[in-house]
Amino acid sequence: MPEIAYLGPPGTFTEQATRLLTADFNADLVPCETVPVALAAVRSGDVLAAGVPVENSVEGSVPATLDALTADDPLVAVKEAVIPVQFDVLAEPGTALDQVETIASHPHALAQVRGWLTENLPKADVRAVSSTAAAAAAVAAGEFDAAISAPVAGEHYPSLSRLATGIADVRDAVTRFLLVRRPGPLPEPTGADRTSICAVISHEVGTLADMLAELSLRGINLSRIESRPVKDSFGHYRFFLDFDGHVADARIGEALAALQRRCDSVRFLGSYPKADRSPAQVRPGASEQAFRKSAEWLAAVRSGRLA
Ligand SMILES: O=C(O)C(=O)C[C@]1(C(=O)O)C=C[C@@H](O)C=C1
Repeated sequence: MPEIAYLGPPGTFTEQATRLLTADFNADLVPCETVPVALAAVRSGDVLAAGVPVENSVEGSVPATLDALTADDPLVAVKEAVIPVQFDVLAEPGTALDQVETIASHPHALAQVRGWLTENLPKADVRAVSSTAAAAAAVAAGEFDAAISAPVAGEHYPSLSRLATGIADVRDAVTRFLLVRRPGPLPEPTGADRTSICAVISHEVGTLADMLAELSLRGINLSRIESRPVKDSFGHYRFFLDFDGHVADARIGEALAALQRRCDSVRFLGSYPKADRSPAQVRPGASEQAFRKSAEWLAAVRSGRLA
């Protein structure tokens, strides 16, 4: 049975998402302590793939994932899932809210309950740990008084009780996850795909605008742009871009080829079906059919059949 890594221990949001991402095949889920560890297990071939969080509707991108995706050998996303994120407070039975002196969770989770913490536990010592389920495990081990965890974590730590539920500052928050594997055959285009890339551009006037122009010129709908420092050179960034379409689509292929010529480096991070299956937005004149017709026209001109 293929092994799939995820940010553990059991009871994380990432575990839930990874179950969804692997629902159409039998997989053995392997918990890892961090996203970089999960991705290292994919790179080394110890596991087939990993489920990783990439972006939250409230707190934005997950930097650990973006950095780990580009830190080493190439990896590509083949699937995405979006799940709702709600938070509970777990503690030893009998703990009252005003007895909580230390409370732990994943940094992204803490950022999503900041308002609740300020209002309800203004004096508590807030500790960041590797995941929401790791926080629950630490409370069960007596390390902290309370954990901010996914509602499912309660099932994994039955000795803990729920001190509060639904504490997220934004009610309908969601997190997007990717199933990532070593490069190989790509998922077939579906007409409702997303392509992710990471590009490094030179630090010169207009290079970012020029990069984006390659997309807009071809009628490509950009859905996300994020920058992360390259780390070894202050003031230089990697740009993570998501846009509608599949690398097999003519407009996407042409744009990627243009970016490859224009940027210092381009890393393809995958073309995969969008979780909501919403059809790719394509500007009129940038459809597959339009690209085919223009290619036929050009071939005819080049061969002397048409002027
Ligand atoms: O700690 C977890 O449960 C995770 O799966 C990580 C993570 C994240 O990285 O954003 C996933 C979803 C939530 O937004 C909070 C935490």
